[in-house]
Amino acid sequence: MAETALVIDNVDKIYRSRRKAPVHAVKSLSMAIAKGEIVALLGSSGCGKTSTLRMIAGFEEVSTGGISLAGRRIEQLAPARRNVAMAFEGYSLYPPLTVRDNIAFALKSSNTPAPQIAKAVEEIARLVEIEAILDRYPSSISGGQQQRASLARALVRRADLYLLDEPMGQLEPQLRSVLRGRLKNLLVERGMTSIFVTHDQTEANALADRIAVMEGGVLQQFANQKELKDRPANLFVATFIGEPPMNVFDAAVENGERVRFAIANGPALDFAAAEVPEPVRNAIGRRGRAVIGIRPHSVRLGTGDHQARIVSNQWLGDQSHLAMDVAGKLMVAVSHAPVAAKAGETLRYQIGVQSLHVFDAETGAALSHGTEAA
Ligand SMILES: Nc1ncnc2c1ncn2[C@@H]1O[C@H](COP(=O)(O)OP(=O)(O)OP(=O)(O)O)[C@@H](O)[C@H]1O
Repeated sequence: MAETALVIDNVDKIYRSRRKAPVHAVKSLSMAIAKGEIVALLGSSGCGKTSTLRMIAGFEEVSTGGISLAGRRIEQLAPARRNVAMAFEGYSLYPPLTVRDNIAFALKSSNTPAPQIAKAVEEIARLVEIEAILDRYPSSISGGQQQRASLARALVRRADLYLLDEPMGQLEPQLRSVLRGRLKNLLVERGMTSIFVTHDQTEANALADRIAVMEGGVLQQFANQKELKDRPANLFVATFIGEPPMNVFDAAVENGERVRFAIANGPALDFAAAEVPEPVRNAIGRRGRAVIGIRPHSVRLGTGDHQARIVSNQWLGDQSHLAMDVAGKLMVAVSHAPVAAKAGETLRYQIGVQSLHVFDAETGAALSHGTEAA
């Protein structure tokens, strides 16, 4: 088993101010991160990502709970004593120092020999493409360059943990994807344990070993990309991860000789019990209602018992995206072959029991997953 680097143990963050109602920004957060692991905190705006990062860094106090890094409790320590390197928005470069001296600062205070510092600074500057501005002052460079300088300043250090808040948020898409690749190589090569905040799924997938999906201050699931897609823990993760998102419908359920999922005011997906995997039948049990989920790639088009009106049909160069009207809701289907049918026409479709995800109608918790990879 890999050695654990960071343990977040039942941490809560409640912001209290005199005039406003308290904000419970992070709720009972527990997670353990292995040494060398790269983790993305992913979620929509206000879900608690930055609060989590700031508590680990020491810029915010935890309201309750503990944080350990490299075997030491750190939640009471000042930021500088945590041995954490960070690139944060608002954690700006020192204006009186050149970019070079900003990057070298932590190394100088650790008594690293000068030639070694110079080499390390040059190397990291090349990686983030700021060699040309090393002798400029922060006030004379662009926002994107400042962001890269601040990233370089964090990465050049030796630390037990690297915290990166939207590290490439201000960069153009092309530079972003190049830097992403280089950043990943660096982190992996040097075994740098890191957590970065993003709201971009592509970035999370490209960089992270595991992704922590947060919503409403609650960690919804902490898993790798494939697991999040194939086995989402609940409806939130199911519909948040994946592009286009999973289709979901409320359904009345029968679980007898036949297993039926009758979509309200719509078609019933009807299977012989023998076709339905036992774990699915057990998970459904006697409940009369459930939410069913189907990934757009799992809808079979042009065949099957059901038909629906096409609302739109777009060929994206390598796949067709169809929106179809199912029970007054849009069901999105993706096909890798062009589909000739036009908007307004009807098209047959089929949904195999292997591709159905089933969720509890009340809590949204996953009951069973399709076995077919989406
Ligand atoms: N200093 C503060 N005082 C009061 N409430 C705060 C403070 N900082 C954050 N919050 C609130 O806590 C919640 C979580 O905010 P946080 O910044 O952690 O979310 P986030 O997921 O990082 O969002 P974003 O992607 O927009 O940065 C939000 O409701 C936010 O308004």
